[in-house]
Amino acid sequence: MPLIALTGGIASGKSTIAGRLAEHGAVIVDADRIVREVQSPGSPVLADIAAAFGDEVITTDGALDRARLASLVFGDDDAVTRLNAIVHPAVRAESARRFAAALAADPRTVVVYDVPLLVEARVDDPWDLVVLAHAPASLRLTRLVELRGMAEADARARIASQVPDERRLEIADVVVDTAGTLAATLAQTDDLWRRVTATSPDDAVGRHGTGAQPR
Ligand SMILES: CC(C)(COP(=O)(O)OP(=O)(O)OC[C@H]1O[C@@H](n2cnc3c(N)ncnc32)[C@H](O)[C@@H]1O)[C@@H](O)C(=O)NCCC(=O)NCCS
Ligand SMILES: Nc1ncnc2c1ncn2[C@@H]1O[C@H](COP(=O)(O)OP(=O)(O)OP(=O)(O)O)[C@@H](O)[C@H]1O
Repeated sequence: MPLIALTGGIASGKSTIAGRLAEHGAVIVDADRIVREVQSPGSPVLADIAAAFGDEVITTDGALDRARLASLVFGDDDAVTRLNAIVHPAVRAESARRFAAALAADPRTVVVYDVPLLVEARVDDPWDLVVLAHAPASLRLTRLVELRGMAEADARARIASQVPDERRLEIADVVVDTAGTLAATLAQTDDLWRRVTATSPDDAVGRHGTGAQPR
């Protein structure tokens, strides 16, 4: 099971790449989705968040008020650190369960972990390949404001709460340039898939010499 980490700053295009890899047959494990699941109403993670940030981050339905919590933490590094310390262990455990389940279902499956905070949280894990969706922060800011309707100050605060682009570039094995057209991103993703599943060592890509082949 090649285990591939797909990372990138907010609005870098990870979902676009993950969607294409899924079309090719990869199993995608989505960290943001796991975050939402471990924060569901009644969960221990949500109770810890309420204890740390106050009951005002819980709606009358008992769910997390995401916008409220986002406005409290982004722009305050200590608060982001405290939130991450509550949420990340549960995300790590659940993602490990999903990797194991994918392996049990098919030992040859290519598993892709779509994880925005790889450098911040999981850079030392034994990935077979680290793929970076890379578009400069200035372009990602424009996308957040123009495509997602985020207030510019909020978009800037969220980008600033993540490591700078250079730190991600330092740890990437493969960089997908997502600053061009969507078609260009998809073409690079198709090429990545071809190399990840290549049987010839000359063509393959991976950390173990023969491409990200099943271990
Ligand atoms: C603060 C919360 C409630 C805001 O929710 P919201 O619906 O606005 O955003 P969502 O969860 O969909 O995340 C969107 C993007 O924001 C960025 N982001 C989210 N959390 C963080 C964080 N702690 N640090 C830096 N960037 C973050 C990521 O790029 C992510 O892809 C939520 O993001 C959260 O609980 N974050 C802490 C958990 C975490 O670290 N998630 C990131 C992936 S593990
Ligand atoms: N060349 C490109 N490659 C990828 N996305 C692009 C490109 N050009 C424009 N976009 C747009 O940029 C946005 C990127 O958002 P996407 O959700 O794919 O990023 P993400 O990295 O998954 O974001 P998040 O960190 O919020 O989960 C999308 O709206 C997408 O349509």
